Amino acid sequence: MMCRFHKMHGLGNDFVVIDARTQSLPMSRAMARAVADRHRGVGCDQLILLEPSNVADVKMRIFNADGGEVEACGNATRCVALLIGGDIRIETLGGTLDASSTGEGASVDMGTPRFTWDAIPLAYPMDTASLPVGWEGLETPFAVNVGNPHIVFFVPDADRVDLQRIGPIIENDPLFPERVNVNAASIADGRVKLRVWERGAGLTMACGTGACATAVAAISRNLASSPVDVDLPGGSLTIAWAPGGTIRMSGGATHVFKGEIDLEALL
Ligand SMILES: N[C@@H](CCC[C@H](N)C(=O)O)C(=O)O
Repeated sequence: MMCRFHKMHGLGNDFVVIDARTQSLPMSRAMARAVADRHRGVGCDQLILLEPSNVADVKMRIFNADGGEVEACGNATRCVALLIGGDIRIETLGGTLDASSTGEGASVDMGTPRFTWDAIPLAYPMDTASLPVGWEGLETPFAVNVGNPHIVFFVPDADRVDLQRIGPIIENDPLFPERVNVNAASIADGRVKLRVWERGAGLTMACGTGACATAVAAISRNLASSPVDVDLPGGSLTIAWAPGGTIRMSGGATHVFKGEIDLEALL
């Protein structure tokens, strides 16, 4: 079956976006993994499937490169806002989000962060503002759900954390029944430097929900004030949040090219 797609990215976090609003497209885990494969497929961190929605302008389904369907993706939300244009409501598994495209990107209300242990979710009750756990010198992370689960470690220099090695160990720790996205952050001059090991995708050039989670954690611990700029390997996002409120994320989004793939031939 031939299928048109858009290749897009948000700060280098890249997506294959398939618009299935007018023609339904059953998506399996194996198919999503095959499209995302950088050698045998198109290649991306996440496959994004757009479908009709009963509650919003569009439904956005998100599949990690490992094929698993997940609840939220900040960078893809900005890309979809750019693709559709104007002010739109986007239904996701993690909530319905309001987004507006701007000249070179988009601004999105990512909703209210959740802090209770069972909302992260964790395997058992703990103080999520400072989890009494550690992995090889990475200690007392902040846990928050911003549509998807994150933990945030504040370290002297985020560049010195070997996320490629420790990221998958933490992601798959039994403490996190849904697995977890792992953020390593450092603060300098009021800005956040962030690197992210993404659940189901590995190290990416940027993670929008990671930036939201880290900004919430930094503001909650009085390490930064809102709005805060978050510098990721692929570029910067601005995150605004006040306790009790919703998170606003603003930043770039890019349409790279349009293409066509034979989905059946990939399997
Ligand atoms: N790249 C994303 C997050 C994608 C989903 C994440 N890997 C998960 O499994 O929750 C972003 O920009 O937020």
